[in-house]
Parts: sequence; structure tokens; C-alpha cells
Amino acid sequence: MAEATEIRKLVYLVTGGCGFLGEHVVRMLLQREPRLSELRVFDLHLGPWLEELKTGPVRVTAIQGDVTQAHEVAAAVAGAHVVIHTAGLVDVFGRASPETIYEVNVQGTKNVIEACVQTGTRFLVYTSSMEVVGPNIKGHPFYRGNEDTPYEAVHKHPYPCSKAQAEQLVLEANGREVHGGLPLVTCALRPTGIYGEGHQIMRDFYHQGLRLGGRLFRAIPASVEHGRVYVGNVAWMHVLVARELQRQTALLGGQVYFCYDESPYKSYEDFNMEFLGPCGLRLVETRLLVPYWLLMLLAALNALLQWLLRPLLLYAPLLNPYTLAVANTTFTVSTDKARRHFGYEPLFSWEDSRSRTIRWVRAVEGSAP
Ligand SMILES: NC(=O)c1ccc[n+]([C@@H]2O[C@H](COP(=O)([O-])OP(=O)(O)OC[C@H]3O[C@@H](n4cnc5c(N)ncnc54)[C@H](O)[C@@H]3O)[C@@H](O)[C@H]2O)c1
Ligand SMILES: C[C@@H](CO)CCC[C@@H](C)[C@H]1CC[C@H]2[C@@H]3[C@H](O)C=C4C[C@@H](O)CC[C@]4(C)[C@H]3CC[C@]12C
Repeated sequence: MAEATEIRKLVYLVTGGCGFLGEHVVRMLLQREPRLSELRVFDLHLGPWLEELKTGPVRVTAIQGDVTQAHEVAAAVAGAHVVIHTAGLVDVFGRASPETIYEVNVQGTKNVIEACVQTGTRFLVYTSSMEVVGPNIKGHPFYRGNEDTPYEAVHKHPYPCSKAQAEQLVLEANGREVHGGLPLVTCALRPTGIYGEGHQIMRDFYHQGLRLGGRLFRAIPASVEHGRVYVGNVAWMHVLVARELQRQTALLGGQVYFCYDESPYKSYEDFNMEFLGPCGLRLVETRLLVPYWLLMLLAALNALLQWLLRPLLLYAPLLNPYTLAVANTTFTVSTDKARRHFGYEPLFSWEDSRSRTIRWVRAVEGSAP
């Protein structure tokens, strides 16, 4: 017991700690970071599940706050050794305005960096996204690419643009002097499409399938492959990189790492069927019935309707020109940089990731959409 309290001396802050990924990072830190003494969970909306975490050996501090408010961020960061910044506005459906997306993703990240500098926090891990690379607006495939693969990263949509700007700010901040005179050490993790327990889009597809009598309709050719990664492995990568950032500052500082695991390369829809199939849904082949030009027309119509209805209501369907372009462009990652730099191996095999996700979808069954 005395030994355990002796080594527990680190304070971590997880921004966005009540989100889909954030919750997994919080739980993983409590399970796998033995040096943790306090875990601060900062989010705009705090989850009730945080209460049950407060009985363990680590002090869990829930902080309701907004990353766009510099003073709230500085107060939360003060005294923390490590910040894991996962908070972000993930919106490719037109729910939020571009201004709000920039405010949260770019200004929010600036606030986190400045808070580290002012308060003397030295280690910052940023949750970036594969979208800072692509798919680009030209629809170029990125096939089994790694962190050094040349790719024309051109974006127009506010979400990838904001993530790319925020990532750049984080990487440029590496080496900045923080309060106390030591250098800030930063890095960015770029998950591909994350799946697993708590994944809202998977839940939406599941409910849509139930409404359609247990069917989903294939819209994207099966040959278009998407990189996907299990949320538990993404969380584990965050925990590991945060630990190793403190040990190997020169090697890890200023670096980017794709998040990867053993999840198979498949089309977005076929991949989802790995979980939705065992839960009773089937994917109906419609390629001959719905040509791509018709999907583009429907996506454009959705965008028009969204714009027309905006004064009255929020119309934000899954299909729009941007999501169609992303879904229809191959983007897969093949790399071992995280293994080489900080010894990452996936904690969950594909079989584990799959069965955990299926169990979660089954539990979602019957719950309100
Ligand atoms: N879901 C994916 O497939 C995916 C893939 C790559 C990268 N990412 C990145 O991972 C991070 C987490 O994504 P997620 O899928 O868990 O999304 P999420 O929406 O479930 O979680 C984001 C969390 O950030 C919080 N948040 C939003 N605005 C905030 C603000 N102004 N102040 C404080 N907290 C705020 C939200 O309340 C939420 O709890 C994001 O930065 C996202 O860009 C997600
Ligand atoms: C055409 C539809 C018929 O079924 C399918 C539409 C699917 C899209 C809604 C999703 C296809 C690819 C997804 C994105 C991808 O997985 C990576 C992402 C990066 C991350 O940072 C945020 C989420 C997302 C943009 C993700 C969003 C949903 C898709 C566009």
C-alpha cells in the first residue's frame, strides 16, 4: 500500500473526457497508468458514470468546462503533469457552423497550449485525425499509407481544416519554454475511423437498419477500403504515448502517429456489418439499382434541404456531398511507427474488438435511437 502511494504522483488532465474516445482514455488511464495520483476529467458535459470512478485509489476530479474559455482551461491545467487533449467538435454533417467548429477545435487547442505554457505543464498529447491527411477533395486514394507517404492534403470542409490547423499548432508548440524554464513536449495521434462501445454513428446505422426491417442498403462499392481502429486500442495508444513522451522527449516530441490495430481493411459498410450482421441486420446489394450519380444527386439535395430548412429546423442526415466523398475514397493505413517509437502493440485483438463491439450493439438493441 505504502509502495503504491509512493509511486502515485502524477496528475493527468483529459479534455473531452466524457466523449466516445475520452471515456475510454479515462478508464484506460485508471487501469493502466500506475503512477497516476489524480485524473482530471474536463468536458462541456459531464457523464454520470464518472461518479463510480471516484471510489478507487486515484482521485478523479470532474471539471465542467469549455475549451474555448481560456481561463477555464488554464484553471484545469494548472498543476497537471500531462494533458491529453481529445475535446473536439466532430461534425461532418453540418450540425454546427464552421465558426463554432473552428472556435472549439482551433481556438480550444490554442487555449490548451497557452495554458500548458503559462502553468508549466510539460507534456501534451493531441488527438488529431486521419482527416488532417485525407481523403482530399480530389478523391485520391491513400492505400496502406504511413506517416511519411506523400499525399496532397487539400481540404475545404471545416472539420478536417480545423483538425489540420490544430495539429500544426500542437506540433509547432513542441520545444516552447513553459513556466519554470523547461521545454514543452508535444505529439499528435491520428486515429482513422474509430469504432467500438459508444460509437454514435454505429448506433445510428443500427437503428436505421431496424427501421428498414432489418436491412441496410449498400451504397458504396465494396472495393473502397476504409481504415478503422478499435476505441480501446486508440485509448491504449494515448496512455502509452503520454507515458513514453515523458521518457523519450527527443524521439517522440513533435511527432505524429497514425492509430492502427489488427482491424481488417474493408469498405465502411462491410466493416459495420461485422457487428451489425451478428445483431440481425443484413446488407442488401443495391449497386445496380443506385448508381453513383444518383447518390451524388441525393447528397446534393440533402445539402440544399439543409440550407433551406436551416431557419426552421436542423436537417443533418448522414449523407451529404462530403460524407459521400469520404465514404467513397479508399483511405487505409499501414505503419509500425508507434511500435518502433514507443513500443505500442494493440491491447485488443481483432476478435476481442469485434466481440466487445457486438456485445455493445446488442445492449443498444431496444434502446431509443
Ligand atoms: N470518432 C472518430 O472516428 C474520430 C476519428 C479520428 C479522430 N477523432 C478525434 O477524437 C476526438 C474525440 O472524438 P469523439 O469521437 O470521442 O467525439 P465526441 O463528440 O464523442 O467527444 C468529444 C468530447 O469533447 C467534448 N467537447 C466538445 N466541445 C467542447 C468544448 N467546447 N469544451 C469542452 N469539451 C468539449 C464533448 O462534450 C465530447 O464529450 C476528437 O478530437 C476527434 O476529432 C475522432
Ligand atoms: C453513403 C452512406 C451510405 O451508407 C455512408 C456514409 C458513411 C459516412 C457517414 C462515414 C464514412 C466514413 C466516415 C468518417 C471516417 O470514418 C473518418 C472520420 C474521421 C474522424 O475524425 C471523424 C469522423 C469521420 C469523419 C467519419 C464520419 C462518418 C463517415 C463520413
